[in-house]
Amino acid sequence: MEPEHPAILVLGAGGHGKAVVDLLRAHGGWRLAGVVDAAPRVAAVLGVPVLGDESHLPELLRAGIAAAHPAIGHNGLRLAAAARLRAAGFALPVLLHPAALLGHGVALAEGAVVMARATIGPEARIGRLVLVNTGALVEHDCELEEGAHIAPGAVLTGGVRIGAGAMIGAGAVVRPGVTVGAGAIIGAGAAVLSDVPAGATVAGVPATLLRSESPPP
Ligand SMILES: CC(=O)SCCNC(=O)CCNC(=O)[C@H](O)C(C)(C)COP(=O)(O)OP(=O)(O)OC[C@H]1O[C@@H](n2cnc3c(N)ncnc32)[C@H](O)[C@@H]1OP(=O)(O)O
Repeated sequence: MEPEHPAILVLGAGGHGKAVVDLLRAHGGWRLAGVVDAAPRVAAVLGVPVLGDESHLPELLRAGIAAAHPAIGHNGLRLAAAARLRAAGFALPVLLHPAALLGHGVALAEGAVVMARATIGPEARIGRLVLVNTGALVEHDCELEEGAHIAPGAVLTGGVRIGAGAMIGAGAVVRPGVTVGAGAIIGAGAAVLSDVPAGATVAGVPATLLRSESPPP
């Protein structure tokens, strides 16, 4: 008889929730127990039932669902959702799409998620609750701090450092060795040639400052 796969719950029924359900379907090593949402508006996500709001978390844990994932694209909201799941008693496993590629010695911390076609080079360090989105390229020796998001198709070249909660927009390219500060936002398609201060928003080719303080989460 085949061993039963561990059950997992997805928190978030929005666009990123759909992408995470899709990852788990492709993965096949988890039993998708359902989706919960702070304010449910749909009955199912890709055929997986939405079980209700977060008031159901304790009973779902008691029913034997020990793992969960905060599937929320916004970095601050994802970290807050992860804290609620941890407080409720859920484990936050690393989620890897089967079509993601990982080099030797990649370190992935609790709750990190790597979507389809993303590639992570050798000895890169991926922090807690980091989202490496579809087709992103994170080269060797990069360091990504807690809760950062590397959007689809972005390229972090060798040894780039991304601070906590920073967002690297779709298709942006970051030059080797550059540091992007905590909470910074990099516009879609930007070419980042030099360090970006914490909290700044930059965009363009080459990237220039749009504003020094990102809006609060
Ligand atoms: C699966 C998924 O969907 S993951 C989601 C991934 N998300 C992304 O990649 C989005 C990244 N975000 C962006 O690129 C945004 O446009 C930001 C954060 C750079 C700026 O957003 P806002 O603060 O709302 O700026 P806003 O749209 O008002 O534009 C301000 C100015 O910057 C310009 N601008 C905005 N974005 C960019 C960009 N990516 N590159 C170049 N210029 C830009 C605008 O044209 C505008 O110029 P103007 O003042 O001369 O008219």
